[in-house]
Amino acid sequence: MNLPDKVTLVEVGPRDGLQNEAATIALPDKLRLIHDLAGAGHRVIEAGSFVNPKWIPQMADSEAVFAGLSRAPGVRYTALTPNLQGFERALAAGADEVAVFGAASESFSQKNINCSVAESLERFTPVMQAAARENIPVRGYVSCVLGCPYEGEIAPDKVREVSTALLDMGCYEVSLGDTIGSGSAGSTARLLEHLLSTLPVNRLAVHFHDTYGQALANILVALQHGIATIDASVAGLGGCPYAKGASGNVATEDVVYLLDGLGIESGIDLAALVAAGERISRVLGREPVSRCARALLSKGS
Ligand SMILES: CC(C)(COP(=O)([O-])OP(=O)([O-])OC[C@H]1O[C@@H](n2cnc3c(N)ncnc32)[C@H](O)[C@@H]1OP(=O)([O-])[O-])[C@@H](O)C(=O)NCCC(=O)NCCSC(=O)C[C@@](C)(O)CC(=O)[O-]
Repeated sequence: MNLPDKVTLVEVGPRDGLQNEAATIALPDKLRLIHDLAGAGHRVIEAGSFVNPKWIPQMADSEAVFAGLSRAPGVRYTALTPNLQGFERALAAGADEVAVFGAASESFSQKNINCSVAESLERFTPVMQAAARENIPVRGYVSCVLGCPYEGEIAPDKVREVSTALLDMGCYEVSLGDTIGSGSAGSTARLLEHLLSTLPVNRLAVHFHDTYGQALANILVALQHGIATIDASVAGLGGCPYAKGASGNVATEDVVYLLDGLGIESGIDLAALVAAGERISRVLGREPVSRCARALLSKGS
């Protein structure tokens, strides 16, 4: 197998993982999670989201999260920014990197960010310009790359069109989001082959949700296609507020176990990660979704 030697994990638990929680999570619990994740070896942590707090109340305290961070050396603390207003908040808060987020589905774009795909790209332009002036790297997300909760199947050409637009406007990387977790090994392979005929592999990342239990299989396919950046959420936290029924992101613990088994370096200490996942799951009053975490915890390790 032609696999990367090393993978960058983008830990999205504190943002994507928590954004959908109905009960307000106390600031110290959010900070503890982020500090635990850095302690487990994460070097990229999505710590918050500067969106309209009326839309995503759980992220309303992102300024306080950034203000409360004890920054670990070498860690990038990142945030979502849907528009210039969000970017200005992220900049003032001290985010190291931001992400704009679009979609390959018109209906999802409308529900999620209240504008069409074309309008979203227009909104991102001033964000890109301001970020370039401030020397802040910008990541791009494309949601619904393997299916949409409103439109069903999404044409790979649409994914390519939006991904290309984001890269052309200056995103250093595009994360391909299987928002509803409906992708399979086959559809992931077909999409990646389509995209990689024109887009460079080192500028693509993958972001799988595990609704249908396919996320690890899809990640293995992505690795086999040379993708070396993977988004994951500790304890499998998450779900998208605008994708009814979508379960959490793939659990970081499960991804690390997969990578360890393949001899691919991730820099993550699995035991410390499991402890981080267990702690935040206790705060949320449930068990970690990660099968790997449950297995290790049941052994008492
Ligand atoms: C994008 C907007 C803001 C447009 O929302 P809008 O209503 O169209 O915005 P607007 O420009 O018309 O402004 C309306 C109001 O929002 C305020 N506003 C406007 N922007 C901001 C801002 N940045 N921060 C704070 N406030 C803001 C603005 O100030 C104004 O306030 P008012 O005058 O009514 O009091 C809105 O739709 C929104 O916040 N959406 C949030 C969507 C979201 O966070 N979704 C979840 C993240 S995406 C995701 O999870 C998928 C991903 C990335 O993980 C990958 C995957 O799995 O697919």
